[in-house]
Amino acid sequence: MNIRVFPDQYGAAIYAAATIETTVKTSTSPVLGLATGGTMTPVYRQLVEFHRRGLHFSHVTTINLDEYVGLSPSHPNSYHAFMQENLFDHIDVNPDKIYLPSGDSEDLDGVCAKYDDVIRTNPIDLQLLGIGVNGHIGFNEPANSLKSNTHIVQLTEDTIRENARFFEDEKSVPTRAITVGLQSILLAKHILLLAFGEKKAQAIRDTIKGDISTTVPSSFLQVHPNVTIVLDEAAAQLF
Ligand SMILES: O=P(O)(O)OC[C@H]1O[C@](O)(CO)[C@@H](O)[C@@H]1O
Repeated sequence: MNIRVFPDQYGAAIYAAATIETTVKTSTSPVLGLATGGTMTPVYRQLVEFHRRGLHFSHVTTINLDEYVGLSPSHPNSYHAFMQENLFDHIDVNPDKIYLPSGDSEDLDGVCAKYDDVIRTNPIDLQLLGIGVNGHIGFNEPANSLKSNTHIVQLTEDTIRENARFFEDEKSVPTRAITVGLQSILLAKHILLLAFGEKKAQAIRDTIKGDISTTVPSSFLQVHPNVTIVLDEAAAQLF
């Protein structure tokens, strides 16, 4: 693992955005695996700035990691809305090349199967990842066993509590999500995991130094040959 520690999240976000820029510039049809959550907002802000200075995205395919079950794309707390608001509305991405799982479908199993087809036919060059305080990546939550493909997951109390800050209250947070599986993440050619703040320090320590275990899904990143972990000093304090 290549570990980069920055004094604050802004320096880290610029580094992450520059890594994405390189992928976007050096391939004729790059595929980016994208993530949501508070960690990603400074990164996307920086990408929007790069676009303002001339970086183009019309040739880029994007595949997001996850979505809440039960939220329509227009729901303000959906990850569809997050991506529109923070990135897609501000860059020249081609709408036909954007993929996010539909959390409000009547046929969630069908959505999962189709999403795996999308990932199979568009191998991911660079996968962006945040991390939960419990070591989840995408919405692959700690459990006795993990799934390799896209699936529906019951969110843990930790995750619901953490993500309540984006909703009116804890009761409004959906209890289920649709997420790509561990295999889809680990098949990416390059993985860029970002974590900021003291709250993530233990999960980062477990990711880098702990045993590989389904109780810390991010620990599986240890088997990937090309992972970059980008941290601020607070998230890096325990390893
Ligand atoms: O960046 P945040 O808001 O701390 O979230 C971390 C992770 O948790 C999720 O928001 C899901 O709970 C992921 O999408 C993200 O990678």
